Amino acid sequence: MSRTIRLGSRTSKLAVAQTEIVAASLKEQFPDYNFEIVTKTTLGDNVQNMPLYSFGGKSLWTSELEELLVSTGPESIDMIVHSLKDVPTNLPDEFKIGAILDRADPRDALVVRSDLAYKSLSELPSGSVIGTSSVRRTAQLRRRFPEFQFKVVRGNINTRLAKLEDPEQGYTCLILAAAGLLRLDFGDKITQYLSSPNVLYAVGQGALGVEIKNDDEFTQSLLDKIRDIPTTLVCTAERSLMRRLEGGCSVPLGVESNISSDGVLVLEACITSVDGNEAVLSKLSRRVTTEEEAETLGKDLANQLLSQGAGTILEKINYEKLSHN
Ligand SMILES: NCc1[nH]cc(CCC(=O)O)c1CC(=O)O
Repeated sequence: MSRTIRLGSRTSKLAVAQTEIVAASLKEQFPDYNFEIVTKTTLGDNVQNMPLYSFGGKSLWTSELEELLVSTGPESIDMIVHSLKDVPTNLPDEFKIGAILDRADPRDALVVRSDLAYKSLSELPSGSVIGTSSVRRTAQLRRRFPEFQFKVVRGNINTRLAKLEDPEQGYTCLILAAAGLLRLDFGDKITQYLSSPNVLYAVGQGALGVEIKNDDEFTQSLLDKIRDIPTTLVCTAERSLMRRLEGGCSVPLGVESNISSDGVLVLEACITSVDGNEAVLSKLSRRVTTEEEAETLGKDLANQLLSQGAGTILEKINYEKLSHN
């Protein structure tokens, strides 16, 4: 009997679709193995009506699946497929990111309620209600469009789209990651792609990250065949930038990045205050060929942002969080 490799996934449609992408890439490289998808609900799926930061940030999407990764029972898995965006910048010691795969469109996208004719943010009337739960999105949009209102929207993509269409909820539009919409075949709902200087995207957005046990050389050897090197360099730089800035808290950091075929990585980043009144924007570009060089580029850009005053914005955010607890 041929060997079976088990891929762990959250239960949402997007998570499963993404895990299927990874399983298909592995099957193409290793046709003699079986690849099986195992789904599990995470804390993050269960606390959709709570403020996310009160659960210690992003690990709320990873812990239950990590338990299966270390389990030796029949339910054990070999790897976890994540949206890289949801993977904390520092993983517990026993785990690592074994591979980062090719990235879908990393930008945020506007989806307007289907009975309204508006196509872009600049066409929306004053007082329009923007549905998003992301501090990064809200802060950046408040800065450019102070005339809008912001309303939290929770749930997976399908749930959010249903809430948008329900007139009682009062949303004019949603801001969502283009990648998630495209992977679920909702690309035709996108009326505008957002970009710098209006809305920069989240670190890792649109990329898939595969988490494995640190010492699992066999699974690592499989993943080595499907990793995408340019995406790995870009996302390593983005994650290094965030690690240097966050100090344990999630920060309203937006990025926009690109790597040319000859390895020149351009990384742009902005830190915006929650009220949108202050922002620091910075950019760095350099040829990188190794993950270490990408890490250094990210760190250097973080230092550049701090020297331009980003620290003051971040301190205020951390102080506000402390005073809430
Ligand atoms: N925060 C939840 C989340 N995690 C990953 C995606 C979409 C896919 C991706 O960004 O890779 C989404 C939804 C969204 O932000 O619209």
